[in-house]
Amino acid sequence: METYVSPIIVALDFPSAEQALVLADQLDSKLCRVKVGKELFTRAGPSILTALHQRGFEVFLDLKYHDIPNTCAQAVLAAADQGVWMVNVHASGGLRMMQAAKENLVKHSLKTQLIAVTVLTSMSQADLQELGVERSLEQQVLNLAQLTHQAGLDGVVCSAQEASLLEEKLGKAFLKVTPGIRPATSSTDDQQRIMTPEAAMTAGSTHLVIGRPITQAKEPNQALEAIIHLLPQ
Ligand SMILES: O=c1ccn([C@@H]2O[C@H](COP(=O)(O)O)[C@@H](O)[C@H]2O)c(=O)[nH]1
Repeated sequence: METYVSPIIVALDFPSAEQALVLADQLDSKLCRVKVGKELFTRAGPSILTALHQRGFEVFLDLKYHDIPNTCAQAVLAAADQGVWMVNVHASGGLRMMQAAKENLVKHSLKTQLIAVTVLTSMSQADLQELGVERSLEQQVLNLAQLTHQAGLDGVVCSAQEASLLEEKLGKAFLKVTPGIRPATSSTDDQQRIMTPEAAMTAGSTHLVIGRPITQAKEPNQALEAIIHLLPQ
């Protein structure tokens, strides 16, 4: 598989395979990867992965598994068996769960990237407090990222606001996959911890997850290209 020219992963959050593929067909698979999340996968099933692979896209299956170790390890294996480029679990599922998931990939010689969600980008410090988490949001992200690193995973989902801290503590090679990316003119929607694409890359994000600013644009591929042009080389 040749190297991609862009770190952008377009989130295909649609209620049907047809709508997702209409959008995917407007995107250049050499310019981005795509993400299939809970809504699309639950409605369309695994055949959406095949359809996207046939169009030349690498796919991040964003189902954020959060369960006991055996269940997560088997779910991650099931995803990897379908040829996805990346899959994820929740870091708050714990060290043993993440280790079991990683070990299952290694045991089956699968190279699928495995990452873990730290704190959702839709959450603020106040949301964490509601859950009984008293430490700072940044510290919670760092703790979960360190646990993920210890478990041998490839990286984390975090906001770009934490990317520089994680680069400093865990290195450049540890992936920082960052949703909550908003070009300066876009609306925030339900995201709390946001950053522009160019600032996110400068801060140390390795991949930018972008949904609505591209998928709801009149010309999605033009929106994608415009964002790519803003990125530092
Ligand atoms: O912390 C997280 C984890 C995942 N997401 C997902 O990323 C996209 C973002 O879409 P936008 O339209 O650009 O807001 C979406 O699929 C989320 O499920 C996230 O936003 N934050």
